[in-house]
Amino acid sequence: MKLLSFTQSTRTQLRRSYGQIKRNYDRSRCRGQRPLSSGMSTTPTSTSTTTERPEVHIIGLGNVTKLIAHSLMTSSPNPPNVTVVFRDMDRFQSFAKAGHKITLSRKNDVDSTTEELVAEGFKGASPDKLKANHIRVQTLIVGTKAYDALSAVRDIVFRLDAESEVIFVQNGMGRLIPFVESSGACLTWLPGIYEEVRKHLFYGGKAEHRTPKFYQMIVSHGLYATPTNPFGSVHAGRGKVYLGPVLEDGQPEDTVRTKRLLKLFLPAKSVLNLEVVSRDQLLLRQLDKLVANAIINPLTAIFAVKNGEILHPEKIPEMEKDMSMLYEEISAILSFHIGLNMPPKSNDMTDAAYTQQLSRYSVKNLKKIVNRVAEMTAENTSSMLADVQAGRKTEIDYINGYLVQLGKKYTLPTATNERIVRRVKSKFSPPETEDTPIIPRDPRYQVAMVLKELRKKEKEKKGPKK
Ligand SMILES: CC(C)(CO)[C@@H](O)C(=O)[O-]
Repeated sequence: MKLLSFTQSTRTQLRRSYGQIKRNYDRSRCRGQRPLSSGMSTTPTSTSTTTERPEVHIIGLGNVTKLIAHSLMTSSPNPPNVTVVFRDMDRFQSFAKAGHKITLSRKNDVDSTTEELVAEGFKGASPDKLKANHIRVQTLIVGTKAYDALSAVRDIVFRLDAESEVIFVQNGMGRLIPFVESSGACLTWLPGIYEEVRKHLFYGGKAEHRTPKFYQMIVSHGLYATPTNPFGSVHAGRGKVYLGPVLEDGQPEDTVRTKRLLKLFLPAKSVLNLEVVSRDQLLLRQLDKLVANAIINPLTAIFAVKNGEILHPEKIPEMEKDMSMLYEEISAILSFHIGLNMPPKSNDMTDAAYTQQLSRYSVKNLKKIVNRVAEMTAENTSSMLADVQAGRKTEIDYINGYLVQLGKKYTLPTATNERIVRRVKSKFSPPETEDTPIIPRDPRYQVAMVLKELRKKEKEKKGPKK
């Protein structure tokens, strides 16, 4: 009813703003439509007006997504349009100051800087900018911390549809939320981050038919942030990227979509060392990554050491003790898990290969997995240690916390992982609070922002109260 207090011109303006937002929103949701460039993005015109290039949006610009964006933009003469969506306006502005560019440094090589990327910022953006922020998203790469992934996708969900692809690149498996328990054993195979997103944003209700296709990337390249440039990363160790579909049991893979993604990443395939894998292979790779993260991250964070120290645990007896207890417990949990969930032995599989598959998470094999990653990233500060040092929330719930819940599900001992979770949390994490969404969620929210802006202008026009 407050609307009634607006002048006629404001009401007209408001109607126009809403009409424009709604029209753009509807149009941009048409299949295959290129985002509309209304001249309101912060993009240099050179990158925003190209018509034929595929569009990639990145939310959460960390070291991994910097590597991905850089590889996509520098590996082809006709690269995709890469847009970075910022939820933090300070970062959005400092990206503009940095020229909308990402720099990658490699040992024995000159630093390589991308052309300008497109940038979108939400919080505090002017109504004009907001109009540019609701264009359809074709391929979304979610590079936020695990605990932020749900709110990040939520904030952009109205720009996604059934023809979009969402690629998660987080560490960790997610939390085994009650939804998993009630939907059957098979779902424990799925990454929890995906489950959270699916459950909260698409499962049931009106959004079901708009569910995009989900993919996961497991990235093992050694990367760390350039100390002097927030939009630079050091590519310290060449690892691998596995890309695969996240599918529920019985859900067929959409091979056309996978091929489309492969085509998008093809020019960057060799620099990323990218391999496209099946759903089952992806799940195994995810567990391998989980193992590396469950040993390296908390121990480096607790004992404040670089990743390479994991190779010499004898130097810190307390760490050595924790490490060997973690290995035992994780091996028991994952061996049980894999025994229950592995597909039955196929006809073309030898007994030896099948036994090898079942013993994938023996303590001996776990050590191999962890040491390989520690060697490759020896000079790195793990992401958990970096979080702790910066006073940020860690991803411990999604890594060792996940293992605790998995162990509990199978009534296996989880005391060591529980202790490690407590230790990381109590020693370093700031008190945990609910994540507050900061981004407009749908056009109505944008209208609310426009409304606020117009009210402000109206007030200014009227001048101070006498
Ligand atoms: C593999 C890893 C531990 C390397 O530093 C990385 O995933 C991290 O830091 O979280």
